[in-house]
Amino acid sequence: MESITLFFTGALLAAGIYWFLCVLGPAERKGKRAVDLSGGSISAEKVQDNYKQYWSFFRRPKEIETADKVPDFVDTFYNLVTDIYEWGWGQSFHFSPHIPGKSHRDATRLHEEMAVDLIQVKPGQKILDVGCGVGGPMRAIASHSRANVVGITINEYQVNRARLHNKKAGLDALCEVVCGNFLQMPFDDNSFDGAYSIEATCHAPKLEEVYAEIYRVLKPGSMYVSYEWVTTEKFKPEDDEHVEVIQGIERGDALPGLRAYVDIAETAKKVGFEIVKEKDLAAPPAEPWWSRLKMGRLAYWRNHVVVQILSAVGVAPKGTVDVHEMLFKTADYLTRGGETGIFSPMHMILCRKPESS
Ligand SMILES: C=C(CC[C@@H](C)[C@H]1CC[C@H]2C3=CC[C@H]4[C@H](C)[C@@H](O)CC[C@]4(C)[C@H]3CC[C@]12C)C(C)C
Ligand SMILES: C[S@@+](CC[C@H](N)C(=O)[O-])C[C@H]1O[C@@H](n2cnc3c(N)ncnc32)[C@H](O)[C@@H]1O
Repeated sequence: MESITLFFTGALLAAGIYWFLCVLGPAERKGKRAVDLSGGSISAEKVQDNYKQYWSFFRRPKEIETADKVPDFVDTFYNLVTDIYEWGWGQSFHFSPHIPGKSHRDATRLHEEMAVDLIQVKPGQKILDVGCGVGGPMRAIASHSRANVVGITINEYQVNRARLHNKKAGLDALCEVVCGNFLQMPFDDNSFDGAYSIEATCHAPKLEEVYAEIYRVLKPGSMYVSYEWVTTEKFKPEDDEHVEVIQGIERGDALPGLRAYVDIAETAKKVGFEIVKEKDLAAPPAEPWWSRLKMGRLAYWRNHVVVQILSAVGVAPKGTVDVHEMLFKTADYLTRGGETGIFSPMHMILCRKPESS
């Protein structure tokens, strides 16, 4: 009798764990598995130290004095978060407006396809993805446009992940990934037929420097589109709550200070671009981009428990719990930024390098 009870208790426990980890579901299907969470290119025993260094550098983003150190800390940030992002969000590291009746995956893809439609490239032309992550947008854009896409990211771990995904998707003939700094790109002048950046140039300490680099590598007459992270006209620097939310977003997303929406076109013009179009894609009637963050509350809690267990048994590196906790808080600041309307992650700017340049 006792052994039967033991058997059923064991079976019930196993079913419970299975349900918790598998049926309750990964936040994003087909993402990375929890048991594969790593510190990117950082060895497991150094993850916690690197997290502490990252945190002390970005704790007061407005006070960052050594702008030249920013790319290194951004690189550290992506070593720490890339697996968690892939696990909990998917291969596209950006937001998109919610589209009623469509899945997150479809809304994400449409947001990406819009970028390449805007720059009007033809099949076979060569375009640049500035800050490509693990290449979610790159693959959607290459399939949609049949253009050749070259992506650049500062993070070597992402380069390897992106190349692996490109191969698996059968898109490695169209998609190439380069490890490098977008402030000094290893590309010739006038060598691209178009360029885009999706929620990436916000990491540049000076927007002017990255825009000038993009301008340099574009062929005259070709176009560049960017989805920028900005504070909107609703942001009031004298409001303590606004400041708290914006600082929370900056420090949890490795940003050396968010820019105001008015600075974007000004900077683009300053480096020589003509402005073709500018629009906040988050503004109504667009549906909330932050609803995906809110809907994930149960999944966050489940992920938190999973990360704690995996860290305690030594499967995930020590420090993963801290990084996950930081992201958990960041999700809340981002949601508050969206709900109050003081922040947008998709201020779109479409520019052209003049034909005469
Ligand atoms: C453009 C950038 C990244 C934007 C987003 C892709 C990410 C911003 C915050 C991230 C997340 C927050 C909460 C995490 C959650 C606690 C975890 O369980 C699963 C992953 C998260 C949902 C994670 C996913 C990616 C984000 C939404 C910045 C960096 C410029
Ligand atoms: C939030 S992710 C967005 C990635 C991708 N655009 C997407 O939407 O999936 C920001 C990307 O910018 C890259 N990045 C940040 N600073 C960089 C720099 N100085 N040089 C090159 N890439 C950089 C990061 O490595 C990361 O890949």
